Amino acid sequence: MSALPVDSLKSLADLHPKPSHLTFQYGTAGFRTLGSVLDSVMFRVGVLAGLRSKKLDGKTIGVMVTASHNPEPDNGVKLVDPRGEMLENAWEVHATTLANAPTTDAFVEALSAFVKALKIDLSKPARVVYARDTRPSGPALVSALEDGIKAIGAEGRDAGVTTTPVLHYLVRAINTKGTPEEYGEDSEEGYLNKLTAAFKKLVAGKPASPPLIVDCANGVGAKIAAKLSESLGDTLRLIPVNTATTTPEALNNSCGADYVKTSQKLPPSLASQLKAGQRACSLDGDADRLIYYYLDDRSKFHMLDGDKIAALVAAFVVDLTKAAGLESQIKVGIVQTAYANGGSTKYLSERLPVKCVPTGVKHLHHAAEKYDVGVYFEANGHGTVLFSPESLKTLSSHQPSTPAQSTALNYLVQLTNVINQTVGDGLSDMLLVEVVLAHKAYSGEEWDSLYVDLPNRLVKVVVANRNIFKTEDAERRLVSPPGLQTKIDELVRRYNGGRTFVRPSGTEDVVRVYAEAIVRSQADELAFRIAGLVYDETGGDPARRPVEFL
Ligand SMILES: CC(=O)N[C@H]1[C@@H](OP(=O)(O)O)O[C@H](CO)[C@@H](O)[C@@H]1O
Ligand SMILES: [Mg+2]
Repeated sequence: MSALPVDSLKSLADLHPKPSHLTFQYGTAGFRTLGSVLDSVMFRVGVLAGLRSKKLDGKTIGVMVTASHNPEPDNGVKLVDPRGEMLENAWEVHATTLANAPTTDAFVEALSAFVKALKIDLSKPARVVYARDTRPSGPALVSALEDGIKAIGAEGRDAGVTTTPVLHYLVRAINTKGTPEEYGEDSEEGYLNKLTAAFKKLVAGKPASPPLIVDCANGVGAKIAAKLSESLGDTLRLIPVNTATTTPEALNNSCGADYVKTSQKLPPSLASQLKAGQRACSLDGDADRLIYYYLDDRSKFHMLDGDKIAALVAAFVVDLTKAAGLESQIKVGIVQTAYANGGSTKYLSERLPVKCVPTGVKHLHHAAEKYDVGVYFEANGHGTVLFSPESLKTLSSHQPSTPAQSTALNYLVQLTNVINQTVGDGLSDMLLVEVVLAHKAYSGEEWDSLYVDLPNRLVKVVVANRNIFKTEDAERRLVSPPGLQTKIDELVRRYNGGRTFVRPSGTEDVVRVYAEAIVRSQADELAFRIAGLVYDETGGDPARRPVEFL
């Protein structure tokens, strides 16, 4: 076991001092806050990524610098494990501890203790691949990250400006290179070629879909959508819009998947372009979310969110397993969170097993791995479909007994290629949706009519301390502050079809309130009443009480 390179660590760490007044936390989406205060965090994450790689025998670890759908001044960083999945839970705590060591000396001391406790063999090689989105704070933060990677003696590979899902793909592709599980060529181009080739096979012989408007949130998705559009050619005509990646403050501003989902509105920039009946979709700032929508004949806006995508895709996979004669061997299951619309949960659970897990992709991903085919989507449009290793084996060894079975089997195999198996990808999900719509010959309206969404409302409550909020039952009930859940239960009972829950956000300093009911006005009223209750019960200042709270 060699020792920590203390001198190089200290001299480089001194260039990235921790701001004394801040505490950082590795939350649902890694570290995320104002880009201007993240320098020390980036350096330390670089060191930690190197150590994680050493711990895993030199396997490549990914680091993504992004704040996704958040405003442009925000930034963040998250680590990606060797199979392209989110960082293992236990290390989130280590990341938080190391990020908060107050001085260089304290940091190096914490590092030594950590290396000892985890028995990390420092003589092992270390490799890190990293990328960033288009935020202006990105380049400086990446340079701090590179110092960290250098300080621990790891080998760094800069994947440049790309989307979060591309980075996840790269990590798995690099780590499986030359093995029987090879995931694909380890480049952005390799990924896009893989998606395009599978998509072309899946839609061969189907009538071409109408051109699709893709709102890129003025983020990094614009870059990848342009490349994808080129490689798709006429197979699917994409019209990327909101592609102003260098315009100050444009990122996620009145556009993108989060804007559409939260405001339940068309991005104003699309108003003059979108025709009645035409489909469009929105990505978020790092292109791992996708929301579809269309305007009906009366120009009314209809949203097709993550729940609708899950319903569409799950039914398609089930149909194909039946047609391939694999229905008894490959069972499809769904994973949702409490934010899934009650309409979708009812529709899906009448047909398939449905599990509810806490918010955050890692929870959904892990639960989905337990099914033969696990379809997971957050209502906000982040999700994917996972095929278990056994299902993949079944697909490659199954002997179809009719030409129809053979066709269905081939479709299933190509689905595993068009779907990103490491993490949700807005663009790969978009191709998946287009495949299903082409096969079913569905318009947006027909897809929308699978089930009816219950009116719902999401409200943020700024509280003095969101850490006092503790939940149970997949975040559907509060256990703390004591007594609050009972009051919520009393209120919700008065609303027809009412459902509500309160949980602390993992990415913002707020508490979120979700409510739904049979009627729109009741869903709104319930949400604002609960928001008022939470505010008052947890010491909110009456003088600053938001006017909409009831
Ligand atoms: C209601 C909602 O959309 N919450 C989002 C949001 O988490 P919060 O913990 O609610 O802040 O960001 C997460 C990371 O992107 C995402 O996984 C999650 O779905
Ligand atoms: Mg995102």
